Amino acid sequence: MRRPFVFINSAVSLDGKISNERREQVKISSPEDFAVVDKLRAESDAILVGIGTVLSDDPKLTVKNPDLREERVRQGLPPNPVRVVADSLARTPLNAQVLNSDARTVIAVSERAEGERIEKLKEKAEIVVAGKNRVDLKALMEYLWDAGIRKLMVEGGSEINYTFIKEGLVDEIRVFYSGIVIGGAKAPTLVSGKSFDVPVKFKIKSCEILGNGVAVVWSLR
Ligand SMILES: NC(=O)C1=CN([C@@H]2O[C@H](COP(=O)(O)OP(=O)(O)OC[C@H]3O[C@@H](n4cnc5c(N)ncnc54)[C@H](O)[C@@H]3O)[C@@H](O)[C@H]2O)C=CC1
Ligand SMILES: Nc1nc(O)c(N)c(N[C@@H]2O[C@H](COP(=O)(O)O)[C@@H](O)[C@H]2O)n1
Repeated sequence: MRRPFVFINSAVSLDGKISNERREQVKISSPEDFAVVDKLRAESDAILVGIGTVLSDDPKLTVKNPDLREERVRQGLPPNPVRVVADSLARTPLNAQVLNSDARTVIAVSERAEGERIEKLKEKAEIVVAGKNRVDLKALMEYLWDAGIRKLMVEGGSEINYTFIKEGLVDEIRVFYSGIVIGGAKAPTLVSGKSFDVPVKFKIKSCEILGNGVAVVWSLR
């Protein structure tokens, strides 16, 4: 199967959470980590999130440092990577920041998405139908490969992280472990879904202190 190099990037609290029980956006990364994340975005061809993250965080998914955007332009690239949302039912709000004009946006939907919703979203984004009930990530990876995407950064949330790992579509996971405790039995962790029968194994590729936390890059073992 032809697919981009895929890495998950996430910020995790000391107690293993990526958000709180209300699923609000929590600033977990240190300023030093945010700077690295921005660089990783700038070096990627596309950034993908699940619709849960769009509805919770309303992210822009853009490169924040103007120098990094200028560097991309010097390389003949658009200032920002392509934004991709896995959105089975085409629920992305029409005023979502991910649909603003800062970057190209691809919304991947399933066959269950309503035609009317798709038509409205088509005015602001490129729509890809992949999968019957849920977005078929393998089909989406092939679509992105054909669209020239060679490096894909997955920025959560926990459900989309789970499916990427389950389907064997992840090459690396970069986690920033931060010195904060969020608490909450129901707060999401890096990966949700059902437990794997056999745990998926990763090995440490690199490890770096970035302010009040540690960034570890894990590659598939
Ligand atoms: N700390 C961090 O680095 C990050 C934290 N977050 C947090 O994560 C939470 C959102 O995570 P989740 O609710 O798990 O939502 P999510 O962002 O993982 O989206 C899940 C949704 O995507 C859709 N989807 C379509 N195709 C799918 C497929 N093949 N597999 C899985 N899902 C598919 C489904 O509707 C599913 O409910 C928020 O609280 C957000 O703040 C999100 C990103 C990064
Ligand atoms: N790296 C990182 N650290 C945190 O502390 C975070 N909360 C997140 N969240 C991710 O970044 C998205 C927001 O992007 P914009 O700043 O709006 O461009 C958010 O939706 C999560 O995917 N990441």
